[in-house]
Amino acid sequence: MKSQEFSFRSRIKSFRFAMEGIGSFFQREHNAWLHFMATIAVITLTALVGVTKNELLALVFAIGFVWVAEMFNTCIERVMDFVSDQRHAEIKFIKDLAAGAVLVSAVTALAVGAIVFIPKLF
Ligand SMILES: Nc1ncnc2c1ncn2[C@@H]1O[C@H](COP(=O)(O)OP(=O)(O)OP(=O)(O)O)[C@@H](O)[C@H]1O
Repeated sequence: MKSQEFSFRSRIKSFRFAMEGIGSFFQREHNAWLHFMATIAVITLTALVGVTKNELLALVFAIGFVWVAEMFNTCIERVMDFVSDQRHAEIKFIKDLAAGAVLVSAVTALAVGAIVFIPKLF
């Protein structure tokens, strides 16, 4: 692979493509809006009950973790649908594994939320 010289213009272009990717995620995936509403709910709760800096760090990472897992899951689903429209056991395995990763991230975020908020609410 040819190495390219660093250029701010191409970095800005890459950033714009990444933002377009996030925009498409919202346009095409209902799950994006569910995560958005969940994120707003957590931010609201955080503002209402108050959290320490470390708790905030844990919450920010938990939220980001779920977003990243969901976005990669969408990529994998789309690639698989693009590669073949036939049913195939290996495609099922790959899609289900990616969906499993989202579930792991969601359970992790739920655990972080419970650890932070339950003692403050009850
Ligand atoms: N081409 C395929 N070959 C084999 N199994 C598939 C294929 N496409 C999807 N599946 C499997 O069928 C089940 C449902 O698939 P589907 O894509 O509808 O999942 P979903 O979770 O409902 O997706 P979405 O989030 O897009 O609604 C899953 O277990 C998935 O792995």
